[in-house]
Amino acid sequence: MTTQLSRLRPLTARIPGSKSITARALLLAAAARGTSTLWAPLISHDTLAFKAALGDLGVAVENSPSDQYWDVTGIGRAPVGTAKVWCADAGTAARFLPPFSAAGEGTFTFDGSEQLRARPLSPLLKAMTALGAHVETPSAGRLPLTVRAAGLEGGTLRVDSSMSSQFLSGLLMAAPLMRRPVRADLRDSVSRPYLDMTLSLMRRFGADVKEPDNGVVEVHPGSYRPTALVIEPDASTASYVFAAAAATEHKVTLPGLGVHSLQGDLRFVEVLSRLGALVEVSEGSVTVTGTGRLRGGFTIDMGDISDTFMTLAALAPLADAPLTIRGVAHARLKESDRIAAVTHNLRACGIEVDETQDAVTIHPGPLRPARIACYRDHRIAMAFSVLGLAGRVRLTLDDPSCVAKTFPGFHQEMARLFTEYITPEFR
Ligand SMILES: O=C(O)C1=C[C@@H](OP(=O)(O)O)[C@@H](O)[C@H](O)C1
Ligand SMILES: C=C(OP(=O)(O)O)C(=O)O
Repeated sequence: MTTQLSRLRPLTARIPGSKSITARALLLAAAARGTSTLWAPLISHDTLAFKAALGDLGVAVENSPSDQYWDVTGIGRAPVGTAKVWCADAGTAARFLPPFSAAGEGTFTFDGSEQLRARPLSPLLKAMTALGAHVETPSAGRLPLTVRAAGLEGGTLRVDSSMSSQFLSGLLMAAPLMRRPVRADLRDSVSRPYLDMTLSLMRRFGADVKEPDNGVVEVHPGSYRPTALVIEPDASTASYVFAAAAATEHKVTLPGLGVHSLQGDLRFVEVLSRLGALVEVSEGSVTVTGTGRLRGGFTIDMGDISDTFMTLAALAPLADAPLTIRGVAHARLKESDRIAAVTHNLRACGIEVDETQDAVTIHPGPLRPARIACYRDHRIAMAFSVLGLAGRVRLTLDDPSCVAKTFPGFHQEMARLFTEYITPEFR
């Protein structure tokens, strides 16, 4: 009966703007000379931290009364002066802003939360040093760090991108501000779609980017130009409502995302299709319809879209056969060790899980109520909220509000869309 009713009334999701596009657009607009308007930016802890960090670096970002858009008054170059920059929990701020600052002049100190301090930075700092930066890191390749900036030389980038693509993204966005052209090989990077997003947005802001070979790029010195940009809904965030639709036989439509999306994580809907959901991706919207059955029995490499691996892991206990997710070793280096967090919490729910360094195999089975350890990781909280809903099991989050890193209104939106959703406050 639920099925027929939901098919008659498709649900329209309201998903906030892409975190990754918002962060990049803020930086590129900051480097441009003049005012850029960013429509529908993400308003969440990470992007507010990024905006405040730019303020520390001397870039003014004005919000419209209801945050419909942000106006960024770019400085037309890399930062100059002295600043203490607080990156909070935002990996994007910690990886994008030091190379941008190093291309300027002055002394810039970066720090962040304990969680962010634990995350790797050394490949980025090594690459910056090779480009001529002077970087001091009392804690050996992690935050806090101080950049004594006198411009960056350019040349061939050599960056170990096996832990994160964010190092290369930060260096690439700083590249037009360097003295010589920059050449980089992107082929060995994890999370490759994020590099393509970086290059697309750099071009949107006027950078001269060439791809002489597939996967090899050259960025030429030049200036960014101010741009008006409409930011798409966040595809990683959308994975939770799409997954919930797939597992509960609802039909959910998200306007504003479509075939031309800059976000690799939209490919998560292909994973849902493999599980048996009906998926339609058009120019201007994405629709996912659950069919009442989740087909498991396959192995999937989610290395390119690892922010969504926990969403699939949360559906896997409900599938009709075991599922293996592999290629996600770098997910151990995010807000939490996400492979360990998934294993721990699924086992707490009574599910059998086999874990290796870069993979999990999840064996479907009956669920039992559990208290979920979020490890202050928004995606663990959101993924297990989907499991609670779809598996009709009482799962309590130890930290429901950690979702605010990327989606402060997550629980409210889930409750608005899915009447059977129990918000954690009432569990
Ligand atoms: O560049 C970006 O905006 C991001 C890149 C990815 O990180 P890694 O490259 O570290 O996998 C992703 O997990 C993160 O949420 C956002
Ligand atoms: C890994 C993530 O964030 P960050 O930008 O801090 O790396 C994430 O949002 O899942």
